[in-house]
Amino acid sequence: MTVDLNVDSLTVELSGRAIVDAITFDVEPGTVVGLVGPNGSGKSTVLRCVYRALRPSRGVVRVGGADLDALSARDRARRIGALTQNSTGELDFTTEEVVALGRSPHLRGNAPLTAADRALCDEAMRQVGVDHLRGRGVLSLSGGEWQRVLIARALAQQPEVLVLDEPTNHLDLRHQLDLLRLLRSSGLTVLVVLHDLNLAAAACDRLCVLSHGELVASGTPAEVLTESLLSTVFGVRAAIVEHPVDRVPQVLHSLSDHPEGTP
Ligand SMILES: Nc1ncnc2c1ncn2[C@@H]1O[C@H](COP(=O)(O)OP(=O)(O)OP(=O)(O)O)[C@@H](O)[C@H]1O
Repeated sequence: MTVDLNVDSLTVELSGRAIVDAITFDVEPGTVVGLVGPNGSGKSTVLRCVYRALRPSRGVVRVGGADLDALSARDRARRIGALTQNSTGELDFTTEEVVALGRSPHLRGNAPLTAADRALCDEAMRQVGVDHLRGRGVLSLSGGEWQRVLIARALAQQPEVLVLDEPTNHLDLRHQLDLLRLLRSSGLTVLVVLHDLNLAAAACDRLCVLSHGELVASGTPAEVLTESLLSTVFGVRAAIVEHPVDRVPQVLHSLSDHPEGTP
């Protein structure tokens, strides 16, 4: 089932300071929304409220119209899949065992995986290209391989909403593109934090831009990614060009000093 995600007036106060301030946005069913913004702007904090590692000080998050606070922890785990930053594998499970953990919210008690559960895990491992690692202990995986195992676990969970915090970290270029293509074609409702604005523009239907805990722009990549926004929000001067094939905006950076008045 495809559902929407609604973030409504979300505020998180820590130590008397609003690090996320009255943020409201929607992710339409089956679309990909990118959360972008400078370091410390509040992106991970918003995601943590969506996968409920954190309860907001004020505001509501709804999945398919249901307030997260009204759902049981098990229901939330069934409906929302999360790929967080810095998830480390502490136990030497195999790849296959880690991916199988994605089915836990759907199992009763200690019931074993069914053939259908195993088929979903196999499909998830195949989709992210880690099926050849199924018997490997995860402590021996490279950073990119481990990241893909975590993505397979989130897909095996079959959530309605998938939230991902910088999922392209550790991935080489081909795997970054493969992952973003997979998110786009998954049919899931996706909220993803990305630092690479060019990948964000290519992969996301809409972008939400955070700055100092506030939502300062939202819309299609073409509406949002302007030279003026890059200057005011990110403090960089860069030119925006249209991708010749995909027609999405792309940011051209330069390391040289620009004369006043040029982007
Ligand atoms: N527990 C906490 N106590 C105090 N401040 C915190 C706490 N957690 C986060 N912050 C602050 O809140 C702000 C937002 O943090 P957050 O991790 O959401 O930013 P971000 O946009 O994801 O950053 P980055 O791009 O660097 O990952 C930062 O200034 C951070 O230092």
